Amino acid sequence: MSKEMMISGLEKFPLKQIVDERGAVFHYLKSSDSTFKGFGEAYYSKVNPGIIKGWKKHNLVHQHFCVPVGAVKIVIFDNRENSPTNGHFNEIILDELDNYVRLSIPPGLWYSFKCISESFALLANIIDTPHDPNESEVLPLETKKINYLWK
Ligand SMILES: Cc1cn([C@H]2C[C@H](O)[C@@H](COP(=O)(O)OP(=O)(O)O[C@H]3O[C@@H](C)C(=O)[C@@H](O)[C@H]3O)O2)c(=O)[nH]c1=O
Repeated sequence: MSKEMMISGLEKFPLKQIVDERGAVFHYLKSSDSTFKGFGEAYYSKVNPGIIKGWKKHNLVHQHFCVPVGAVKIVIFDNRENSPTNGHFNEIILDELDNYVRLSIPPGLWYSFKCISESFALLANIIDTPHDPNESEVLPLETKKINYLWK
């Protein structure tokens, strides 16, 4: 498994958390952000401890992930034909503490994600068009088409 530079078009942006004695404000996405492609829908994927979701690929939608609750390991695989990082994998931790970042994901990338926190994780997603089950594809985690074995 080749695991090196960031997959082409995939971007990670550290996010601010403004903490005080009452709690905190967690930044997430601004329409002025360079990778903002418009607003379609925001939702959460709740993942229970140890559960792995995916493989999933959105063919049209641009996604912005962050994990404000818990911790998630996400594996992204690029099998886009003309991509300079075709065949590459990225493994990225998203969480509410040390890795509170926004992951900007262009269409066409396969991914799966596992809750690695003791309690459930909320993976927040803002997409640029409303959810359309017909523009995405799924593959079972044990597919032979993606050479990655979740431990
Ligand atoms: C994403 C989404 C799902 N659903 C429905 C479809 C299905 O019946 C149920 C569960 O959907 P899923 O199994 O796809 O949910 P889940 O496995 O949590 O995955 C979700 O996580 C994020 C990160 C994605 O990648 C999304 O595409 C979505 O697949 O919720 C909606 O009604 N609206 C939505 O916006």
